Amino acid sequence: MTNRLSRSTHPGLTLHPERMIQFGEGNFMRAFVDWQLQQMNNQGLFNGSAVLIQPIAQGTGGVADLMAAQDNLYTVLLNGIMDNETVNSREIISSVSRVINPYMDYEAYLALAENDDLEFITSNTTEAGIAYLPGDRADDAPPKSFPGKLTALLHRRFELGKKGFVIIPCELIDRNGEKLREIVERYAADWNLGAEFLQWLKSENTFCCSLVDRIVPGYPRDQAAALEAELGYLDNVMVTAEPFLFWVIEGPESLTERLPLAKAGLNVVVTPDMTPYRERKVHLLNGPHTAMVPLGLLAGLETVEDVMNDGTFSRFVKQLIEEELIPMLDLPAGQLLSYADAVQERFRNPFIRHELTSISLNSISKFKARLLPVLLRYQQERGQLPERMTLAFAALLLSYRGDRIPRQDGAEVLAVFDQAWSQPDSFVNTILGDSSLWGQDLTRLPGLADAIAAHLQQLEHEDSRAALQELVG
Ligand SMILES: NC(=O)c1ccc[n+]([C@@H]2O[C@H](COP(=O)([O-])OP(=O)(O)OC[C@H]3O[C@@H](n4cnc5c(N)ncnc54)[C@H](O)[C@@H]3O)[C@@H](O)[C@H]2O)c1
Ligand SMILES: O=P(O)(O)OC[C@@H](O)[C@@H](O)[C@H](O)[C@H](O)CO
Repeated sequence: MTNRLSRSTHPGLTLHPERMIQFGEGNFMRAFVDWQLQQMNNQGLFNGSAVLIQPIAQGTGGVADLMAAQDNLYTVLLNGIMDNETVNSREIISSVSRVINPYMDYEAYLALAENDDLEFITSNTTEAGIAYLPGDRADDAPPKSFPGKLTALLHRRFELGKKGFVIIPCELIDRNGEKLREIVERYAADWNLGAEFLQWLKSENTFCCSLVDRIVPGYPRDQAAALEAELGYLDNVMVTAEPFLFWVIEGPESLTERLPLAKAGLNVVVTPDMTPYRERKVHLLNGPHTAMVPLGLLAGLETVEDVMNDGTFSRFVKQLIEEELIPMLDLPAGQLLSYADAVQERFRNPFIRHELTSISLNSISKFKARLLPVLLRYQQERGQLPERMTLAFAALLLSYRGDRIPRQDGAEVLAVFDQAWSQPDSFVNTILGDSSLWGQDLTRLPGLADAIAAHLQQLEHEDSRAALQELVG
């Protein structure tokens, strides 16, 4: 039996001081932000580690415990093709100091406010995480929401008279930094934390919007045994990712010095306006992902690669991108097409297994962020619905009945669906009319309820492949 990865199996690894607080201990953050800290540390440019905060009570299956059991070390495996070269690298990441579970040790969490070395805060709590929960209170230990927890920490920092933070959320929602700031300010007001704290929040803290891009399929379950033999140690939290990486941070120029990512050769842009980068990525990469998931799963496909190797499905993806998404984006079409071609190549990456079920987590908020804005714009500009996106929307609603494929979403969202599906005859109107899901009443969108009802009928009687074939030829 091989030994578990630890500082004893790998004694030479440097311990760096904690300079970043990171909300989210998931695969993505470990293969993206922490991997980048490692690259800066390798080159002597940062000398810092991240302390990770588990944002929800259940976490993702005890990552905090698994990390602690291997001294917070883990392996990142980069697999793919980059600049026409095949990359198959393995690196032990030592840029995570520890993982704090604030549900178990809230004082350790709040004590982070005392550390003057800490100057950055990052987060990825999925699109569902940057949310205002009215039930959160200042004296909850901890508040349930991520912004509530952050407000409590920032308030403790303010009370200690210390400097603020540069806060860079990575959630894939529009204007993530601004949304997070607004919610923190709302808690500050609701909890009567005082005008001086509000002033300190504004003047001492910088909330940056950011956009992340790297496909991170996560733990390589199907290759775990072979990798254990190859690596010579057991690693329960290793992560696979593609070599490609892109991070756009909307922030002050000075950030390039304080967080020298680009200096370390990483594909990171600090810019005063990230809008075009964001629209391109969220709609042309994440949008197709979210569209392919329910349709692919309903047809029995398992991975993004399966979808791209299937003639009907890959035509669907291409047509969705070229005929429904690209025409609605405000960037030069040529540039969008070449980005879209590169994305489809990345989707075909033969070296990684990107499970459709892993993309399906919180699919309702993903649909709202990634596809709905384009669907609305298409309807407004063309006076008709985009057919492929509408079919994918129907498949998503069907998949949330929970009987055909597993659903992964918040309890509140699932309860809304269970209630709506309990009355099948009124399901379409109830669900489309629920503004808590879509931010508006979608029954008002001409033709949508009828189109969804027709597709639901179709998907009940034939499989999603047949429905796609009718549409994409
Ligand atoms: N995996 C990728 O390829 C990839 C690429 C780019 C961006 N992302 C982003 O990363 C997020 C997480 O992906 P992952 O692959 O790390 O998944 P994961 O399951 O490994 O991690 C999910 C993380 O989100 C937290 N979380 C889940 N629901 C939450 C909620 N309601 N409130 C607060 N925190 C919550 C979990 O505690 C965990 O830290 C995605 O939603 C996406 O926005 C992922
Ligand atoms: O990570 P999620 O679960 O928000 O979304 C699934 C994918 O769309 C996403 O992970 C992409 O692979 C990623 O955004 C690429 O940068």
